[in-house]
Amino acid sequence: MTGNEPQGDLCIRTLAMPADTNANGDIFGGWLLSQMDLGGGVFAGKVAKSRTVTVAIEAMNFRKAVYVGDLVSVHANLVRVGRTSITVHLEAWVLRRREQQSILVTDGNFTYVSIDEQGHPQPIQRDGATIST
Ligand SMILES: CCCCCCCCCCCCCCCC(=O)SCCNC(=O)CCNC(=O)[C@H](O)C(C)(C)COP(=O)(O)OP(=O)(O)OC[C@H]1O[C@@H](n2cnc3c(N)ncnc32)[C@H](O)[C@@H]1OP(=O)(O)O
Repeated sequence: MTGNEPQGDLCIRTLAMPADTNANGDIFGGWLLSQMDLGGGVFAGKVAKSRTVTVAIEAMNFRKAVYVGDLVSVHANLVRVGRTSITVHLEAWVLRRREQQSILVTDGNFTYVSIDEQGHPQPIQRDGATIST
């Protein structure tokens, strides 16, 4: 996936603000990770049509720094639908002020589990049919 421009569903877009910085004055990696998690959660919730929780984050890459004023967009591509879980490849891209080209800053695979009201895993339904692997 990681090409020259963003691909997949745009699931969140926000502006990096001074409150999101680390001790170096750049954007804190944890903030970026949380934006990706939120975006992936929205995407997984749409696929599962239920509440979901994050169970794992894998293959996370922090490729470039993010700066205050960068416009951050999180894009999602479906990797796998299991019995109760959904794995999503998430990429965060930024558009910097006075630049025309988006830059890939982070990417990783996030896995979400569809849960019921009690917080227990539940099978994912799609188009009325239970998805199985
Ligand atoms: C119309 C709709 C619009 C929607 C609009 C939505 C808007 C709203 C957006 C909100 C966006 C919030 C995004 C932030 C979301 C949090 O921040 S969630 C908070 C952080 N996460 C947690 O607190 C989860 C804590 N963990 C747990 O509760 C339990 O471990 C879980 C996740 C329920 C799983 O329970 P369990 O008994 O361990 O389940 P188990 O049967 O062993 O495994 C379940 C599945 O997970 C998989 N799994 C388990 N561990 C792993 C692992 N380490 N790696 C990979 N897969 C794993 C299993 O393989 C299995 O998959 P399937 O084969 O069934 O597909």
